[in-house]
Amino acid sequence: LRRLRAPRAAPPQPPAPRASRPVRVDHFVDHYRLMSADSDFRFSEEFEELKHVGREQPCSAADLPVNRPKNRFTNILPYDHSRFKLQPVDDEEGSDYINANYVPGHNSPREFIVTQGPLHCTRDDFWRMCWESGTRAIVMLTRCVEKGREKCDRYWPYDTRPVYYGDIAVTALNESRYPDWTVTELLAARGAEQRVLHHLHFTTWPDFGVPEPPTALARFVRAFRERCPPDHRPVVVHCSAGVGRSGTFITLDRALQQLAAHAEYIDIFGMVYSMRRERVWMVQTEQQYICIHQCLVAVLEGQDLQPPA
Ligand SMILES: CNC(=O)[C@H](Cc1ccc(NS(=O)(=O)O)cc1)NC(=O)[C@H](Cc1ccc(O)cc1)NC(=O)OC(C)(C)C
Repeated sequence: LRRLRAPRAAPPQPPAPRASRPVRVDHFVDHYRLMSADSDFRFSEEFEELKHVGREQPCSAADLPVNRPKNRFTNILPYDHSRFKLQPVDDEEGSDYINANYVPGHNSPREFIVTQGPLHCTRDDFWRMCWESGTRAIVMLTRCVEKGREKCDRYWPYDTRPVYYGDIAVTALNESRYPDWTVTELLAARGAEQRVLHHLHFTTWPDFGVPEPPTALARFVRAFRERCPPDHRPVVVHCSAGVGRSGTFITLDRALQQLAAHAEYIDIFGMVYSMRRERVWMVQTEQQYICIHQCLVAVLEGQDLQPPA
């Protein structure tokens, strides 16, 4: 009789959110005003729709006992399907693991490698990832210490003396300091090969918050692209957990490139949706989601992004 019984129907699931919500560029400023009305009521509703995106995907490598100490936070683990895999070392279990995921950008589906702020015990792995990925740019969006808490290991040299991270020797060639960021040219050498990497460090973005003013972030994205025009190599982006500030930066980079390409539509919701399929909590807070829109409004209204004199 059991064989004859109709298979039990799956319980009704809430409808999956639409994956995109494109907005006409020539309506974007009005759209922002509508969404932000009544204390950002519609922004809150839209951001809530993103809450469960991607969360059903496994993180089995991150959960292995040998890899658990390599995760800065217990709730920020890389999805298996998009994680960056290091070249395994001999048969060492876990030697291919780093808390990092490929994330899509404007120019390719794997334009960015988004990672946590290295731990002291993972900074050699971090440099292996930079070398093996071929990146020529590292974007850092946190300070090493914030409010007395370590957010990221100091994984690059303090001065011009070379420092070894595993078998990779890193030398700081020169440093340029600006009010909201510092740019350092790093020379990385492994064996006989040498490479120059741009290290772009945004230094005034509070954790879980937004830059003040928001347009400082748009200026940083522009400074980044002036030094690192799109090429076929991935860009390494990190903050402390590698989700909130990193996701906000990438989303703004994608949107500004779309505006520069004279796109008819901008789909911030769709960008964040696609990133959250690859890495958890990308653009972590509602204020970060709104900040992206505020930056685009400033650009569309022709506000000069130059810092006040
Ligand atoms: C709200 N805070 C967090 O979720 C942070 C991870 C995190 C995320 C995003 C950011 N911002 S950033 O991506 O912009 O760097 C910093 C830190 N997690 C922790 O502190 C977690 C606790 C936690 C908080 C919230 C939650 O839902 C589940 C577990 N604590 C934690 O991992 O403790 C250790 C470091 C001692 C192992």
